[in-house]
Amino acid sequence: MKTYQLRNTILDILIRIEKDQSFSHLLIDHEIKTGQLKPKDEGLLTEVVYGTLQREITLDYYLDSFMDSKKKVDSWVRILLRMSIYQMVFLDKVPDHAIIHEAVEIAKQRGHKGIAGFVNGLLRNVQRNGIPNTALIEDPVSRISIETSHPEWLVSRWAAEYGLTTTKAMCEANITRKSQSIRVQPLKISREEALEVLMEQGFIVTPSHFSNQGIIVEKGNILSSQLFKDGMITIQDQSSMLVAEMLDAQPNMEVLDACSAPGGKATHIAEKMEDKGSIKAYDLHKKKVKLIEEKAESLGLTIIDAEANDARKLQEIHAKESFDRILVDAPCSGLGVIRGKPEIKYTKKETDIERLSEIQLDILEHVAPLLKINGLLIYSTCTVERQENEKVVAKFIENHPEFEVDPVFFGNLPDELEASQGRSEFGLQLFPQDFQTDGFFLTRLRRKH
Ligand SMILES: C[S@@+](CC[C@H](N)C(=O)[O-])C[C@H]1O[C@@H](n2cnc3c(N)ncnc32)[C@H](O)[C@@H]1O
Repeated sequence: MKTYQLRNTILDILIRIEKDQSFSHLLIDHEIKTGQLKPKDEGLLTEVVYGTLQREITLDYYLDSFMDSKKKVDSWVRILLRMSIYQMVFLDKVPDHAIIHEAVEIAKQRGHKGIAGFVNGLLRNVQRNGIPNTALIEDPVSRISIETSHPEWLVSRWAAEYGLTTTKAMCEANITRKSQSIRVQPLKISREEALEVLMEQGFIVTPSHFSNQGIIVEKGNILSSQLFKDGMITIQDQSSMLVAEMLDAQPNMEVLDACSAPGGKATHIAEKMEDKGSIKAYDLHKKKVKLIEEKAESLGLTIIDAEANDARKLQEIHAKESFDRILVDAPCSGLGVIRGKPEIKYTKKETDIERLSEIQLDILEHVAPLLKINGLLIYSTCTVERQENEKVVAKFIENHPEFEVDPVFFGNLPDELEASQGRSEFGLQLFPQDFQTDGFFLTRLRRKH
């Protein structure tokens, strides 16, 4: 593909993300699967789409300093300028004059000569004068917001919850890349064998400390590996692997996964149970149930029975005290996975956090009676919001004295996590800056009586 076409494709993807609120990772995956890109172009496309999105607020700050504040530009022109400035400032693969030339060609083709002239003038100005110095922004919240491209409300909220230093570290981590992690299907291949095969094929891999099934992939596109195609491994963040590790589900147990799609954790639990026993897997959205079934099938697991249902209505079909283990991997704001899905930081609103925390508590309240005495329940989210994490757990325990945070839980955690800054009486918060994982919360509750 010609570089001009490639940049047009990148622009189309960024426009769709902004206009239709499409997910960046899905559009990129789709383009890679169908777009007949060379590996080099795949890399550039991924880098420019993610980079431009990740740094949108920073890029707009630069852009606005070169533009008359009254000047109105169409959103596609702004996106074209953002992606061009991103490449000029943050990448050194393509020379500035080539980036400007292609942006001008795209502007000419999509708009008219006048727009092309505007794009040319602005980008040449950036090239001549360099970008404004953000270190001069006095207010620390605004500075973090602009330098790391997080909305001010979010920086200010995190600063109040965790202090400026942790907030800055978290925001900075959110604009870096993290290594991918995978989980082996232990009924098909051991971790040692998988490590060996992958190393032979040129991947740079190391075992994870968080799960004896986990592998960190430092280099290589795992989607193209034969192990992945054969369902011997699956992609999963190390933080998510902690869930099945801590749930302690044994073969022949009855397990409920109340919010299950796309089935990453349900399949891990099935593996821990050696594919013996039963896992009832529910998700509110009918469309997503297929994803659970497909995931189980690709990994060759048979004990997962997936159905569409609202976790808050399961008492209508299951008797009280019917499960040994319950997982509530709750719907959440996703503010822990900004690194992989940068659009989340621009689309989530503060009111979403409040609304979601009510749903999370409601789900817990409704599934709690289904747990057997002495049974264990894991509550987890992929967010760093106390309101959705510790506060939900605190409220739940207050309403349900028959439950406690399992004291054994902390003792079972990997050493480095046990002593981490995110540990509290209500569970464990993982921050994206600490362990090369997503931001993630989990706790284990035990039903005492
Ligand atoms: C964090 S995701 C679960 C991820 C999944 N556990 C995994 O590991 O692959 C939360 C899921 O909850 C589902 N959900 C939202 N509200 C729900 C409800 N009231 N009952 C059941 N599922 C719900 C969403 O559709 C979403 O798929």
